[in-house]
Amino acid sequence: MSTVVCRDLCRIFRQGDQEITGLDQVSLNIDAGEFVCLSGPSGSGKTTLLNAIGGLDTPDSGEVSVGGRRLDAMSKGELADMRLNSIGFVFQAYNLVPVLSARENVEFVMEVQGVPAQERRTRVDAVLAEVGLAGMEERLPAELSGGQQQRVAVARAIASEPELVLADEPTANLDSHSASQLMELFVALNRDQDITFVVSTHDTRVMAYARRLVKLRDGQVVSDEPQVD
Ligand SMILES: Nc1ncnc2c1ncn2[C@@H]1O[C@H](COP(=O)(O)OP(=O)(O)OP(=O)(O)O)[C@@H](O)[C@H]1O
Repeated sequence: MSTVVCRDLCRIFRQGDQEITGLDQVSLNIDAGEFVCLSGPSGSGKTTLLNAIGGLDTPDSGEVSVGGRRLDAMSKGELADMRLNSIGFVFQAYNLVPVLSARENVEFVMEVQGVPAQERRTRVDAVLAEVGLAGMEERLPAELSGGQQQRVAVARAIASEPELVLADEPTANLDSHSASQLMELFVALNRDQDITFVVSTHDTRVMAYARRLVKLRDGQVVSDEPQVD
């Protein structure tokens, strides 16, 4: 079954009397367990598409379903609930709370999700260990490297055991070694936990990790190809 179904998505941004195409008739099905890379030049619509799939933005027309549920049929509360529990977001800027430790940054999200305190503590430690940050739980974001901060962001994204992770240029601020490590972590999570990944990038080294490459240009899908090893 397709985890993500996008049908005929259109999104126009209006700035004064100018109309800017964000998405132009985008249709895309992504099956559970896929690892998809969205590529394309700056302004081609990658972020707009990820935002539409994650319910962070509403297209002008077309439909998006995640896990068999149409986003436009959901109430605000249902949408917020889905974003909190079923989708993990990883952004280019790690978006960590600077005054909270790595542990607290992850635990904070679990608290919002209503996970009981005892379970939170056990799961936070497990998930931080899983992303390779055992022993760094008490550090503040400023005391971690960019790659390590992004790993905290990944830990936060997977703490709720989402079925889908949407990552928008997650390696943009990382050196190439940290970028490869992050992609290897994504591949392992995709393989071992069956989390579906949709990752946008400009970086050809990142694209090499995808099993399917979707190219966008001017808000349209211009190619959609499986990647062979
Ligand atoms: N809030 C907005 N207001 C006006 N125009 C916007 C807005 N968001 C996106 N756009 C425009 O929509 C188009 C697609 O933008 P989008 O951010 O999706 O591209 P992208 O492929 O993610 O680019 P990049 O690789 O630079 O992040 C661009 O022309 C952009 O300028």
